[in-house]
Amino acid sequence: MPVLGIAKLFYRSIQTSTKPWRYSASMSFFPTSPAPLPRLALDPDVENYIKQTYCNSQVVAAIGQEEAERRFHSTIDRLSLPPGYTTVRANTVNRTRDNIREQMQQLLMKEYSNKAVPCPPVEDHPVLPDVLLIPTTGPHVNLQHHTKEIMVDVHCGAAVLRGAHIFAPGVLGATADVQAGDHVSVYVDVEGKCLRGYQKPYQGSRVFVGNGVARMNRDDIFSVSQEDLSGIGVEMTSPLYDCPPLNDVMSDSIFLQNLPSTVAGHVLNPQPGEMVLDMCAAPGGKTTHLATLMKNQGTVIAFDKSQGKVDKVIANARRLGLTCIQAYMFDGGKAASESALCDEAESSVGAPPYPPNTFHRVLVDAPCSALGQRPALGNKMKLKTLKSYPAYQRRLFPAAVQLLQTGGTLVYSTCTLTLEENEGQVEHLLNTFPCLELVPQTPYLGGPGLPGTSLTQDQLQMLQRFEPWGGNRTKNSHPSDTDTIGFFIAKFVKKAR
Ligand SMILES: C[S@@+](CC[C@H](N)C(=O)[O-])C[C@H]1O[C@@H](n2cnc3c(N)ncnc32)[C@H](O)[C@@H]1O
Repeated sequence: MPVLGIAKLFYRSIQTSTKPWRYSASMSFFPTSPAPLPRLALDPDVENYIKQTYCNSQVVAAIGQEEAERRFHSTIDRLSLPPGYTTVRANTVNRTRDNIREQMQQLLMKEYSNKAVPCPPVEDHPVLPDVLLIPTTGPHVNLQHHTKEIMVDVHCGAAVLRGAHIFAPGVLGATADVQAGDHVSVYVDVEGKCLRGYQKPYQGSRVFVGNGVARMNRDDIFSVSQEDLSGIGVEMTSPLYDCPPLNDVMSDSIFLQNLPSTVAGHVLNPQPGEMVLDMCAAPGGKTTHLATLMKNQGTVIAFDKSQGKVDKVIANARRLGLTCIQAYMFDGGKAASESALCDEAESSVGAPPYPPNTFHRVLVDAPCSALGQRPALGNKMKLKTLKSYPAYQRRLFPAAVQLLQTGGTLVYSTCTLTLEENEGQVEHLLNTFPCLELVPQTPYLGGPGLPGTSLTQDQLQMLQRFEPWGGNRTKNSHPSDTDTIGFFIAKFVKKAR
């Protein structure tokens, strides 16, 4: 029997042993148990600010106060939970998605042969031609709690909820007697108060994220500085939510990427041979997607603001074999210069800055307050920081518009929820740059923009919002499209003036 056939058999057994999952007609499953993870604790002023987005007077006039508040609370409630699917972007330059899916399914079958939970199926996304989907299962609420404990921070905890093992530098604390080979329970220090090396069971605010087996002795973890540590500290064997550990797996063929981010690449729709600018690129998820869509032909220029971040883009381009990417440490806001010269051969520009009208397409995947990211177990952002993002984002726009050729495409995206960083920036772009025209997007898997600015209903319909509360659900939606991180996409074309 072909491997995929075996996977389907496993899958059928999942459907009939229904406990933690529910079967949906689109061959997918979601957790049904109440979430054992607490609601994300935000600074009250920040939470109130987000509430103003979901419950502003125009929204309330359209859907009523009660429904607006339901959507707001449902959004915040879902932020601590992982998305319903792990989405994997296939590097289709030299291989087909079918081929990559089959190899991945085989690897997962091997990985899950010793696990208590069944092997999940790897499915094709029905619309996105290069995306593979693996359903998240859980929460597995009946896990035993071991007496030996490991503490990790909120970032490591979020990675565990998305399928990662725990690397030794991520271990914050471990009970005194933890030895390699011990079964341990893993907790997240939600308030960031646990000091490195803590050895009693931690009594502060903490959240259980699953069980694992220690792969290092406690003393070996804490006797060296964090910078000198490497390797897996805890292998997660029974996580609260089960997502396959795919880091370092098939690394030349796949990129783990949230589904709305893959949509942003398709909306920009770069073509082989074009000149494309990715203004805010690290770690290179979208840069590498754009290069893949261009079949590695043409040029993708990628900026980020520190060399360490640029190195990540370069490393990701290298592992995926994408040679058409040039990455530079450069402030995107300063990338346009009337006096800059372009190389004669259009496809081989050098370092920035660049003259106006250099690029066929520009992506501004802006630095943002990232409030749509999930799972999020802690967030210490203050209102002042949240309010600083729109002005910072606007600094990038003049260069983005100048560098775009007439007839070229600009995509603006964020992974956050607020009106000011999303619809508000679209309003600003249209008011400030009369050459920009807002246009409809393909593919369209999200929902419309939120009322609350001067944008018209028609304009809101051209925006694409992915809402953690599932606001974009239609009768044709695949479940992977409606249980995502929060994300926003706007697409513009530069008209001749
Ligand atoms: C949302 S992240 C980009 C994610 C990336 N596009 C991806 O898909 O992997 C925003 C990035 O913008 C970078 N950034 C912030 N200010 C910048 C600037 N002035 N110029 C270029 N990049 C900047 C940040 O360092 C951060 O890496």
